[in-house]
This record gives sequence, C-alpha cells and structure tokens, in this order.
Amino acid sequence: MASSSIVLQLPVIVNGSYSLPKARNSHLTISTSFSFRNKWSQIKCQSTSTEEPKTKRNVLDNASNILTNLLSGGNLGSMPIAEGAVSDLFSRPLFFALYDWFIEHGSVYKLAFGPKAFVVVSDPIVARYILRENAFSYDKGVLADILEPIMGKGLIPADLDTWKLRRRVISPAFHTLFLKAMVKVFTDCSERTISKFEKRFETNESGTIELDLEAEFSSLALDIIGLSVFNYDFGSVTKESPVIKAVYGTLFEAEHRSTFYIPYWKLPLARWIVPRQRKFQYDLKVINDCLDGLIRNAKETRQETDVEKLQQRDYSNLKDASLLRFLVDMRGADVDDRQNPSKMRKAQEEIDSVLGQGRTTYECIKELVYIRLIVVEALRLYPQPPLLIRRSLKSDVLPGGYKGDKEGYKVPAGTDIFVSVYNLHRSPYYWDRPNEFEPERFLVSKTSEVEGWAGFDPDRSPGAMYPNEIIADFAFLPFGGGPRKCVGDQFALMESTVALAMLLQKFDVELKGSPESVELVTGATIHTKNGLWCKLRKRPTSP
Ligand code: HEM
Repeated sequence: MASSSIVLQLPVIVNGSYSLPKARNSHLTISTSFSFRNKWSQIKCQSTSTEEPKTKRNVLDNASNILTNLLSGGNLGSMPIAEGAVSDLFSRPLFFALYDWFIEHGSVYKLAFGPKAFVVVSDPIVARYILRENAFSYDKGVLADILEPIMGKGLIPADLDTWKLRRRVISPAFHTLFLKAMVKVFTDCSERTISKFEKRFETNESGTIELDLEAEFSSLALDIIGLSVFNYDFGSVTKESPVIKAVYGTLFEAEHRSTFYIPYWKLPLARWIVPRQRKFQYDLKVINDCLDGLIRNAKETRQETDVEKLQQRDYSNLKDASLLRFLVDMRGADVDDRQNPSKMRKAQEEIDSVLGQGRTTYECIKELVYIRLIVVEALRLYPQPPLLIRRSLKSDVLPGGYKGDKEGYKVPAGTDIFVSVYNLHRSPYYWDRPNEFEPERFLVSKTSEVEGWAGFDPDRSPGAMYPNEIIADFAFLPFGGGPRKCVGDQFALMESTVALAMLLQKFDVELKGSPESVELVTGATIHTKNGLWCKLRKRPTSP
C-alpha cells in the first residue's frame, strides 16, 4: 500500500560512490522477443497499469495511420512501426504513449501519426550516437520550427552555426566560481520561501498548512534565476508573477504545435480568431516585455559582454522549477515505518547532522549526499523534458536493427527523431524496479561486485557531485548529452539540493491525497494538472 510521505528505507552510503547501469549490452534488437515480454509482464508502469488494451483505435486513427504510411512509410527499412492511436495522444501526455509503444515495438521504432512520422529512440547506445558521437549531423528539427516564434533562435533550438557562436559565449558564465557564489542566492531565496510558509502557521491553529508546492517552487525558481542571471528580483515568492503563467502557456502551445496535424496557426487571421492563439500572443508579449525590461536593467548595471549573454533569450531555466516540484516524490512507499525509517526521516537526519539549524553553503552541499540522490532520482522518474528532439541533416545509419538489417537502421536526411529520456530512465533493461522512487539505487558499496562509479571528488569538480550521462552510458541523461548538453545542469542540481534541504530542515511534508490523484500533463516539460498539493507540519526541532 502506498504511503504518502517521502519514500522509505535507509540508504547504504559508502564513500559517496554511485552505482549506475551500464549500456554496454544494449537491447536494441530484442524488442519482440519472448524474454522481453516476459520481463515486461513483471514490471508495472503507471501508464500501462490498466487491464484495458494499450492502444485503442477509432476511425480517425485508422485514417491517420493510412495517411502516414502513404506519406512516410517504407523509408526507414526494417524499423518496427508503431501505428499511433491519435485519440490516445489527445487523452494523455505523449511520453506515456511512447513508453507503451517502446514496450510493444522495441527500443527503436517509427511512430506514425497523421502526416507526421518520428523515429522514437529508447536505447542508450543509439541516444549516445545521436547526441554525442554524431551530434553535428542532427539539429533541433521540430523544436526549432516550433520555438522560432517564441524565442527566436535562442540557444536550445539554435542551428549549428548560431549555436557554435552562442555556446562559446555562454558556457564560461557557468564556471565553478560562479556556481559556488550562487549557493548564497539559492539559500537567500529558499529562506524567503520558508519564511513565507512559517508565516502561514501564525494564523493557523491546526498545526498543518496546505500548499501547492508546484506553484511555490516555480516562484522560487523564477526568483533565483532572476537574481543570479539578470541581477533582478522578481519577488514572485511574495507576489504573484504573470511571467510564470506566460512561460508555461507558451510551452503548452509549443507542445500543441509539435503534435498537431495542420499548422493552422500560420494562417493570417488565426492569431486573432482562435482563442488559444490569442492567448499565446498575449503570453509572448508578457515574456518579451519582461525580457526587454531585464535586458534594459542589465545594460544599466552590467558591462556590455554580459548583456550580449542575456540576449540569448532562453526560458529553459523554468525546467528547474519542474524538478523542484517533483523532489517531494511520494510514489512507491510501502514499507512499515516502524521498521524502516522513512526516506524523509533519513533525509532529515542527514540535514540535521550537516546543517543543524544553520544555512546551506557550498561545503554543506558536498555533505548532503542523500539529498543530492533524491534530486537525481526525482529527475530519473520525471525527466524535464521527457523527450529530446532531433532532425537528421543528412542520411545516416543508427546502430541496431541487426536482426534483419545488418547495417543498422537507415535514416534519410530530414528524419525527425525523439530520444525518449523518459523511456531510458524507466527502461526495465537498465533499472531494477524502474518505477519505484529509490534514491539509494545510485549507491554502491566499495566492496560490491557491481561496477559503480568511484570518481566522486567534489573538491576537484562540482560536476562530480551528481551521477550523470557519462557514468551511466546514456541510460540516465536528464540534462541531455554531447555538445548540446544543458549548460545549467550543475546550477539546477545545486539549487534544487539547497531548496529541498531547507524545506525538510523545517517541515515534515506529506502529499495531500493519494499519489494516483496527482495527474501529470506536459507542456514541453512534465507538470501536474492541478498542482502538487502537500501538507506541511513544522518539525519539532524547528523553533
Ligand atoms: C532541472 C533543470 C534543468 C533541466 C532538467 C534541463 C535540461 C536540459 C536539457 C535536457 C537540455 C538539452 C536539450 C537538447 O539536447 O535538446 C538543456 C539544454 C540547455 N539548458 Fe537546461 N535544464 C535545466 C536547467 C537549466 C538552467 C538552470 C539553465 C540556465 C540557467 C539551463 C540552460 C540550458 C541551455 C542554455 C541549454 C542549451 C544548450 C545548448 O544547446 O548548447 N538549463 N537543458
């Protein structure tokens, strides 16, 4: 039976070494084998836990499949084809459906819906090939098409030539000294959030307050990015900011456009007539006005070179808000609390011994091993974004397909690809109990037979503090990989570690309602539909 507190069991922390799956024995070709299905039958996934058939098709779906096969079929050689049920795509987030088709069709398959076709990749070796080994043969494809009207070329969707120039400018901004200095900003902003929560208790006699932690953490993330990158205080923790709503609104629209058949939004009058397009234009204006103000402010307070950096319009930072939301993960707890201290208690014990009632510092983050693992486990289960999007610039051959096609899977130029991070992170081939929340899965005893990573030395590199895609051979890649990997990964991870530590230092947190009642949706990243409502109680040690 699922309990709703942060999940259970004591971690065995030995020398900070991490155990991660290795992708050397890829499962590229066994998608339809008996052993695959056998294995599948033993694991459960929220997207497939129903007895209903996974893919239901209606007239629209059948028409769509015929259309897709006419337009794009046959191009991809022996690659298995998942005939997408259009109705399925509208009834739940796309990444759930992609998981079911991964289980049905294997780790490289073609997804056909309407006039569109995508190759969906759920295999670490193919992911590594596309993202790192042959990275410059791919651009951001659909993502760039969709984001162009929202953020211009920015950096995330930028074509390769634009990217080369901009990446060189922005990367040095995230060096270790900057990150160390930012821990103070993370701590100051988190303190503001905690004080706000504490104030709620002054007028509350029950001893419990209820909060939407999704909304609260979004505000915290916006304040942090405002202060640390733009030197501007949104103060959104204490007053509502329209920017967060507008950013999420545009991201929802981006996702809608990437999966909708006809680009009706390109019609001249669509932006005035269609309500959702009118809202989109409004959201864009809110964001652009805000950014123009930030850039003006930065011009007045900083040197020219910094301003150039700021002009790389980029809203990716709100992904760390998404991560923060899922830090308080409630799934999978079914252990008797009397025999096994809960994961929340374990985390709090660590916080008490490292921080006491004090503030977080960079040095403390190094000691907060378990909190850091909670952060990465939350990212494994809820990767932000759940898909990485690419388009082949020239024809290529993906590794795999060895059964019927010795040369691998041929992909013609212009092929759209989804690297499904969600599928990789929950692959039954690479993770034991893939759908359970178990931060300690990353740990390995020094004496263990399991090959783990022993390179943990935060003094030499802060990047070494968290498991990453290199040590996981691309079975774990919450920040992507290769040259287009996230520049803000360490920033986001440290910020989240600080925020979680400060929250649990002061409060016991419990999900309101059952874990199943938290409905997930996507708008480029994973969100909850109605908020992440939690009950907070002050901890006895808290003054
Ligand atoms: C939990 C928080 C975050 C997550 C999960 C995340 C994830 C990602 C991922 C997966 C990519 C690669 C996209 C691709 O390959 O198509 C990416 C790129 C990027 N991220 Fe993040 N990110 C986060 C926070 C941040 C923050 C805080 C910043 C900056 C302050 C940032 C800046 C960027 C930039 C600039 C890129 C583009 C890199 C390039 O194309 O060279 N991200 N992010």
